[in-house]
Amino acid sequence: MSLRTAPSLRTWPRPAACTRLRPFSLSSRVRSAPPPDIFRADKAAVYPFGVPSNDPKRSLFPSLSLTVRDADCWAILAPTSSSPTRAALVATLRHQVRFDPISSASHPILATLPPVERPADEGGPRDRTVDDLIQFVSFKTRLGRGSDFDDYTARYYSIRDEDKLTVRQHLRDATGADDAAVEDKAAALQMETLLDSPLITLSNGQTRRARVLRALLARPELIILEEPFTGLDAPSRAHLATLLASLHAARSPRVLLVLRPQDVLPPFVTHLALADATGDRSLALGPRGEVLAGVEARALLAAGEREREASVQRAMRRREAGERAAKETEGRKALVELKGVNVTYGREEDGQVERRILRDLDWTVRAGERWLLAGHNGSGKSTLLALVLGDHPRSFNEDVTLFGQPRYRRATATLQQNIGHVSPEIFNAFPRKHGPEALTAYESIVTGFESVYSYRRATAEQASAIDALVRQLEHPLVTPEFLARPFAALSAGEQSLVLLLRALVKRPPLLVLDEPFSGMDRQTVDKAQRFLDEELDEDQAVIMITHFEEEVPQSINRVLRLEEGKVVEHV
Ligand SMILES: Nc1ncnc2c1ncn2[C@@H]1O[C@H](COP(=O)(O)OP(=O)(O)OP(=O)(O)O)[C@@H](O)[C@H]1O
Repeated sequence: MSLRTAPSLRTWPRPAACTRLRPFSLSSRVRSAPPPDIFRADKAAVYPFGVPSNDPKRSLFPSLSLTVRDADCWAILAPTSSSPTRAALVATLRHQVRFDPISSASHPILATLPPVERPADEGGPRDRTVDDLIQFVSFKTRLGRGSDFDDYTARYYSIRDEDKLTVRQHLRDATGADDAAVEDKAAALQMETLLDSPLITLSNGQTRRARVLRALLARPELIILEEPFTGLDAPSRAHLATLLASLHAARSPRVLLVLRPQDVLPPFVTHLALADATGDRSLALGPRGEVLAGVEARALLAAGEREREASVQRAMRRREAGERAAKETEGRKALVELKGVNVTYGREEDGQVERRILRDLDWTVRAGERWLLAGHNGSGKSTLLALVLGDHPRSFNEDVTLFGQPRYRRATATLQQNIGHVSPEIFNAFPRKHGPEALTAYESIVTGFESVYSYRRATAEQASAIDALVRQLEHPLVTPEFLARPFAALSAGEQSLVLLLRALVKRPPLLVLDEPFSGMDRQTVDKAQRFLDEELDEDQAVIMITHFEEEVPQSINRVLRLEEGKVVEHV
């Protein structure tokens, strides 16, 4: 069925049925010269670099046969984001492994590509490498940042000279693309109006789109996108899926997706690699229909489907529950009070474009309330949270009251004592040092007591708070060995979990959870949701942002929805 969408036919005069032929079919070669394969492995033993071939137990795949043909759009699907098999397959496709024998795997398309032009003083033209061929956009990819802590609140202040780098300039510097190419690709990703914004002002969803844009501008033959739909709102997800379908159709570039089971499988995916969650590197590979007919795939996708359906019901129930919940918390202490708040950037009188980010916003959050802060990418949610967190200069105005006092009367440190916070910005900014200065998972959680980003020795009381938290979480992953691992060595989902524990550990009156489950596997999301539903104190309030309805815990029963900075739903 998916072959109908195989759009290669426009560029390559090849019958659709060819995509079903075995890769080495002689008859297909004789009939016409098919476009070269992107990747081909024939009974290849795949090893990490440095592991000798006489140690097959340590191989990534003992005998891998896989062909990614020109027309194929593969999706790699694993039950968990941290599946080592999933990571091993991506590394294999990127040739970041050793093949035995060397000739058992190759990227045949490489031999057909023209060399990369370079001036004579840089060595003249050079052959293309796999790195030229494939761009990998990981959820972990950071835009132009180092391994130290970044001040993610900088975007809210008047932008410093060193932070004035615009999206356009960044893209040009990083990829060597000219303005026309930048504008063309930006338009495809609906980012043209953001090109002249400083890079640091982009919202989270906008940043993720910018990563895809940067990878496209490097003009690869294949783009591998890891969990590309995470952090995008539903319309942006649909738009991205359509865009990827047309990019793949035009081979400009071809697309390979790495998806979570809860993601919707786009119709243009023709082939699936179903990886296991454990380390035993079992893979089901083949055309989409065949793999989906298998028991494992059906179970995996059915669970995702059930989850999505249940979440629609939950959203409806939440609307009904909202009014009741508001009555229950009516007389309780107000933790956050915003009255007629506006946030505007750029002043017309200074010749700048004026952008209103929040408009006449009223909102009160009381002790024990559980809020979903909803809205499309760029609608102003993080800006609103920055007011609540006291991170935004506008929070010092009279119209913002936090924990019973105007923000300007509260020291930032006292404010932070009352708030546990996770966000994509913290995820990006959290230090990931290696070597002796590296924080372990445990030490990263300890930093939550003082809301800092550097090592603090845990007091006895803090150590027992962490023990209690880990016990209550009831997650088999979180063992003493796990807690002793360096934060930087954990998978994206594991890092998200550690940062969530960091936010929870001091049991603050207010939890601000901005996309807290990003990158987490289903089991971890379940454990975290159960914790939020059952283990919080009655008086702890929650404000949560997520673009995935199925990630909203059941106990969330209030909704504030923004559209272009205005409140459009308040229940
Ligand atoms: N300093 C700034 N100058 C100009 N525009 C800004 C600045 N900071 C943020 N913006 C813009 O404000 C808008 C709202 O950003 P915000 O991060 O609040 O969105 P969001 O709703 O949290 O989006 P997402 O779901 O993608 O995280 C975005 O269009 C962003 O580009």
